[in-house]
Amino acid sequence: MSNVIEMTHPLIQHKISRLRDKNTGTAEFRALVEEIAMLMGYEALKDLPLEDVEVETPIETCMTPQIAGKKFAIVPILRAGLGMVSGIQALVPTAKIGHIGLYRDEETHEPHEYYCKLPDPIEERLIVVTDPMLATGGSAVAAVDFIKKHGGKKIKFMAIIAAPEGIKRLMDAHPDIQLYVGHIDRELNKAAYICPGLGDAGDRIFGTK
Ligand SMILES: O=P(O)(O)OC[C@H]1O[C@H](OP(=O)(O)OP(=O)(O)O)[C@H](O)[C@@H]1O
Ligand SMILES: O=c1cc[nH]c(=O)[nH]1
Ligand SMILES: [Mg+2]
Repeated sequence: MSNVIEMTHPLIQHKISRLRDKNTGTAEFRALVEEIAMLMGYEALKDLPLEDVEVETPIETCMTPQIAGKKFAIVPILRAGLGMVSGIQALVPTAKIGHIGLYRDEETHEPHEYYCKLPDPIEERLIVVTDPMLATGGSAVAAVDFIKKHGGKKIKFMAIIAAPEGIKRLMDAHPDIQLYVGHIDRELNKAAYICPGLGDAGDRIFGTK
């Protein structure tokens, strides 16, 4: 699938291995998620729209490109997606941030929405949705459904670890988006956790378990 881009950079692979380790504590885990998001963001944002502006150098005036205003937004899926925002924001400090609150039902594994707020206007923006984990794909599909319903068109999804089942569900539902994944893992277990995975990303980022 050409719209699924798996990261191969050794820095990303190394940092994902540190994330997987159950002995990696909250502070290191959070820092790693931020660093991986920044490295993935460098790749995912390579077609960020530019506009020429006039700048006076110490030598002369010239036209030179800068990131176009009102053209980019980061939309984390709460909670775990929040951990990736600062890494991308470090690359584009002017980015507007939307939020989509979803949690997965422990029994059915289906997503439940509890909060949504997107930057306005949304139509012209490149939107990067962040969530470290793409498991069944239910949360990702619901988030992209929501963004499209509100007018979003140019959507990229960034996941640090993805299961094949989740990739299929997301790309079947939204073949027009681009999916950036840090690593594609083997499978889901009966509880719909990614194997080998890294456990519950939200709990590990926020220290809630
Ligand atoms: O692909 P899916 O099967 O939908 O699973 C992935 C979702 O599960 C996790 O969120 P969770 O429900 O644990 O919420 P949290 O981020 O608040 O911990 C994860 O961060 C994704 O949003
Ligand atoms: O393995 C998984 C699956 C869903 N959500 C997580 O945080 N981890
Ligand atoms: Mg969680």
